[in-house]
Parts: sequence; structure tokens; C-alpha cells
Amino acid sequence: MDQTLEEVVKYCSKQLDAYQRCIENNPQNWGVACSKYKTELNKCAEENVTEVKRVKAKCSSVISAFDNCLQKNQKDPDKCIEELKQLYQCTEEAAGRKLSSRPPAIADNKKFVDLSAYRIQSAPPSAYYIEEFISADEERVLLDKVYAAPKPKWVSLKNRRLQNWGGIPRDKSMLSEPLPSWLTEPIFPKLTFLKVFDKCAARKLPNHCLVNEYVSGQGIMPHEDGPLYYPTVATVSLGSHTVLDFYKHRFQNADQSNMDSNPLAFSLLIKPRSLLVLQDDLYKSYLHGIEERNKDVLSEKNIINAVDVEDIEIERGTRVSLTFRIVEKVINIKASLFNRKT
Ligand SMILES: O=C(O)CCC(=O)C(=O)O
Ligand SMILES: [Fe+2]
Repeated sequence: MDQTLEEVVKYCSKQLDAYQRCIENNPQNWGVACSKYKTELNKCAEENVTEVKRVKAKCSSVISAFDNCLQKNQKDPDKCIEELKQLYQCTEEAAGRKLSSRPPAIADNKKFVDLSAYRIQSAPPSAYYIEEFISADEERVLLDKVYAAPKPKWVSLKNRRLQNWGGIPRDKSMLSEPLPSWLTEPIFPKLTFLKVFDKCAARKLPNHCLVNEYVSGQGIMPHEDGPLYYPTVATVSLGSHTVLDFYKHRFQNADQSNMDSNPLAFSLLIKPRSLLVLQDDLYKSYLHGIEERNKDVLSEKNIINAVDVEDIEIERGTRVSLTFRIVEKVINIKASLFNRKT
């Protein structure tokens, strides 16, 4: 969590909880219904949070230019894009962040235009798998950045470690912060070309990324990703391969007598540098998990996407996965603090 969010949680937790509760209780019209709570949260942050105080002081003229523009164009806030850009630039600079000037590598990414071309035909709707989605150089830089994260960013679990980027998912909403550019720059242009998240009404690109690290022998229990997320997940794999297992959700089985077991339905071989996209029924009616093993014997499982695999047995190394998702209900603290739409 960055310092601003930490301070908001520390000094304004009462206002934050009230705002978050209101959002959860008013799923249809929380923008209007909860504006009172948002104002209270803003007020608290303006009085207590260092970065907000600094940004308010440094960017007061661009803040009022933007507010004036919004006031004049209430029905058409898109007219204020230029003012919003100025405001973004000022707030990022005031926060001491350098703005990236590297344009997305469009030429490289344009080859990824049609997600349907990568559909795994024998999987239930819908799974898409793209090998060499990122280059070896991009993979190296991403791994360097993951391992350069400060130690407290890691959360250690029994069978893996993880980092949360984009905010802290709570029960039904997330306190959000922008994803760092090292995560978005190599990935987002490609997700955009492929229209991976285009059906989501709230936003077209992910706002949350979970980084999981599995050393050889580690895995993740069968689970579903849950209703907090929009039902699409895009996973980029780094380092080692793995085998991802899918289990039909027990409540959807015809055989209701065996309530305790979720039968293994099929598996996917996931190579480093690949992208896996899961959607629809596969997201909602199946559990997914990774067995805790040091090596995978491919012939032991019904691996439905394994083509061009020379070795039947593959040793597992350390794998880092980046799972990109959309949390639709977010409290974007920084946008909210300047009265922007979240
Ligand atoms: O590491 C993976 O590919 C799976 C991670 C996962 O299922 C999760 O983060 O929910
Ligand atoms: Fe998952």
C-alpha cells in the first residue's frame, strides 16, 4: 500500500468504512447515494494526509480549472479531458513520480488482434491461451521489478507468496490505487488490442494484479475467484511452466450424492511468457488449482492444450504469475479526494 493510502486508512478509517458500506448497500446508484460520505472522506484526508495536503497546495490552480470546466460541462464531462490531463500531470509530479514517456510498442503488439484465434476449442467456454505473449526481455524486466518490491509488499502464505497491486480488495469493493507502470506498460497495449476486457461496462482494462510466486513444489488449492471480480482473468506467467487443473464445481454436478468432491475435469499446460484468459462458464462453474509438485508428468493428466511438447516429464522451477482482473466497485482514493468520478 502506498503512503497515501496508509495514511487514509490510519486517519480516516471511520469515514472510509462508512463510504465503503454505503457503496456496498447501494450497488445501482452509489455515485449519487454516497456523495455525502465521499465528501466527509475528502475532508478528513485534506486535513490529515500528507500527499493530499501537498498536492492541494501545489496544484490548486489546475484543480480549480478542472472543477470550473466540470461545472460548465456537467452534461458532457469529456470536454474536460485536457484539464484532467493537466491535473493528472500535476498530481503525479507533486507526488514525486516521473511520468512515463515511452509509447506503447504498437508494431509489436498489433499481431495480437483477435482473441478468438487463441481459443482452446476443447475447453468449456471460454479459455484462450497465447504462447510468447511477452518477450524474454519483457519477462526479465517484470521479474526484476517483482523481486525489487520492498519486503513488506510480500504476503507469505503456507504454500506460496503474493503481492497485491492496484489496491486492497475487501468484501465487496476495493480501495484502489493505480497499477504501477512497470506492470501496465508491457501488458496493457496487448490486452487492449485483444479486447480482453471489452465487455466489462465499468472499465476496459484491469485495475488489480495479484502476483503469485510458487517455488518448485508449491501450488494453490482448488478455488474460484469469487464475485468481487468481473468474470474475466488474464494471467501472464514468468519463469517456470506449471499445470493448471480445473474441477467442475460440485454444486453444478449431476451427481449430487458426492457433495465433497469436485471432479478433475481437465488441465492446461501453462508455459512461461504465455497469456491465459479465462471467462464465462469456465470462470463461474469451475474451480482451478495447481498441485504441489516438483515435476509434472504430462501423460498422467488430461492436458488439453499440450501441443509441441517434447518432454513428458518437466521439472518445475520458480514460477511467478501475474493475474490481472477488474474489480468493478472501487474507491479510488486519489480520484475521490479531488472529487473526480471513481
Ligand atoms: O498462478 C496462477 O496461474 C493462478 C493464480 C490464481 O488462481 C489466483 O490468483 O486466483
Ligand atoms: Fe484463482
